[in-house]
Amino acid sequence: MAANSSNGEQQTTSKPPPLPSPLRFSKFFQDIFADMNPNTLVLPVQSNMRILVTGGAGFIGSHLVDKLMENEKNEVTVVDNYFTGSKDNLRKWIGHPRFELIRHDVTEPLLIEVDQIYHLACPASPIFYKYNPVKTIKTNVIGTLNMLGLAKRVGARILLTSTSEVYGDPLIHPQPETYWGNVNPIGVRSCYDEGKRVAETLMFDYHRQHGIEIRIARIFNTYGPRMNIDDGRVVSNFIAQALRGESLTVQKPGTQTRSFCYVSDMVDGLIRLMEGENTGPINIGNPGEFTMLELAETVKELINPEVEIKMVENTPDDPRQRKPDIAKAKELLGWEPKVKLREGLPLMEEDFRLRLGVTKKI
Ligand SMILES: O=c1ccn([C@@H]2O[C@H](COP(=O)(O)OP(=O)(O)O[C@H]3OC[C@@H](O)[C@H](O)[C@H]3O)[C@@H](O)[C@H]2O)c(=O)[nH]1
Repeated sequence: MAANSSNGEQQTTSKPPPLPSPLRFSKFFQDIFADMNPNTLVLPVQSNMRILVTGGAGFIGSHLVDKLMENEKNEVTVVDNYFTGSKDNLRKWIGHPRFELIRHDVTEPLLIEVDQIYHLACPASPIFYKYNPVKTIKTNVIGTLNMLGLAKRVGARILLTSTSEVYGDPLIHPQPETYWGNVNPIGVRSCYDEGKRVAETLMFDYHRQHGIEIRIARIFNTYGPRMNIDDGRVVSNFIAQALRGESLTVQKPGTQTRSFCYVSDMVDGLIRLMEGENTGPINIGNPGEFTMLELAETVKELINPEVEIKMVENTPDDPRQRKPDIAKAKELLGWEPKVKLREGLPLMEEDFRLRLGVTKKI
């Protein structure tokens, strides 16, 4: 069901979640059994929830898999092409009877029987998504089309991890979901932000045209253990630099702001959105806002007070401010972040120390 509110925002409430009945068949099997004699005995398929996570070997994806695997009713399949993800992030699940890992690129079609799809696959660090922009836009457009095609075929519910980058360089602050954004359609970031915008459009078109159950999360900057050390994003850069005793590289002017969400809060928000009744889009992020200079000062104070802060050139189209309005997530999902930046940074530091082999000073 879709309706337009007075301000033009899509107010969409979707169908209730599927019953966890062992006798529930996916649409694929319903089609196959449509011509069958109604007296034929059909054995139940299974009662478990079969969940596909695309990009499940990545930073957020692997934390999501950890959480989903805690529930013994869940069978989790991960597909990943390992461009930025790594098998290492999932090593504790490899060989587990409820877990499967497939090397697969979502720009190619996939046929698999699942009940839910968490569609995360896409490089998220600006350095990596700008490295091969044509591939990035293919991943967002063709990858999302493929996953929607799969959702349609098997009757699965699909959640897209969209991004705060759909707001571009925002002129409204903080950003509510009703804001349509200020995006440069031909800039170096557009493969990602316009790619995600088209992905959102595809989600709603499949929902309106084919009745697919959709969920859209707009993810704001997220940090935590397992981020690639050479990921290029600001929190991982500053922590790695502080641990190596290198200067912290603040890109000019340093007054630009971001709001950082710890990964466990992010995963909690994504699962609540998937399990809830609202299509979104819903912002998932921590509204605590910091300038990049403030972030550098905090990392310096917490991790290595001896390092210097160095101003370096910025990249084109860097958004000057970003902060989520999370009223909708609070109201509709009962969600808000719990971990403050000063609590999350030491948890990430611990993981980076282990991986970099830098022992803690006594
Ligand atoms: O070493 C660095 C790296 C980055 N920065 C600055 O830190 C800010 C944040 O940059 P990041 O590269 O971490 O991330 P961005 O906010 O640009 O993009 C992110 O936005 C939200 C998510 O969807 C994605 O993870 C990513 O696209 C920028 O203003 C950048 O100029 C530094 O000051 N120093």
